[in-house]
Amino acid sequence: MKIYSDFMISITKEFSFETAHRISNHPASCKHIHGHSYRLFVTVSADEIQENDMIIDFKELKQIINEKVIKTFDHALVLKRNDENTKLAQNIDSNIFWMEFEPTVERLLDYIRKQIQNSLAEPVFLKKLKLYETATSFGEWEK
Ligand SMILES: Nc1nc2c(c(=O)[nH]1)N=C([C@H](O)[C@H](O)COP(=O)(O)OP(=O)(O)OP(=O)(O)O)CN2
Ligand SMILES: [Zn+2]
Repeated sequence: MKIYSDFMISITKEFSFETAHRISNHPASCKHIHGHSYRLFVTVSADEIQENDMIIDFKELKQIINEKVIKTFDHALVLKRNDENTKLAQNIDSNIFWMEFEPTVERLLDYIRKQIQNSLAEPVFLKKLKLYETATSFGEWEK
């Protein structure tokens, strides 16, 4: 049921995944393969509340994020597809997720944004993502 034209409600759910990566050619230690306990905050919004008095069930949101994001990244090694990493990967027995870009928090956010945006149906839309790479380093995307 639509209430007001300027009405907007947002809800946020937190997720986590354990992922290894390396930033090729990074001038410091980030060029070495290392891992992060990523924390992802997903905020969705809508201008309507549904018959069930929710904009989207947290359980449905969880299903989407698990399927579209967590399954891909959890316990994976994320690498940019380049010659150096292709050679490196020959000697690694791991679940490797290849990207066209370095797996920085900025690029991961952009990938995650696309994955989620394609999975939400109107009137619900992705409003904000906040991705912590470490306890003190995070990136944000917002519509
Ligand atoms: N703009 C970005 N800069 C860096 C990224 C990134 O994704 N975007 N990533 C890294 C590394 O992955 C690194 O693991 C995280 O960097 P940093 O916050 O420097 O991690 P530290 O644990 O070394 O930081 P402390 O301040 O000592 O806790 C690098 N840069
Ligand atoms: Zn890192």
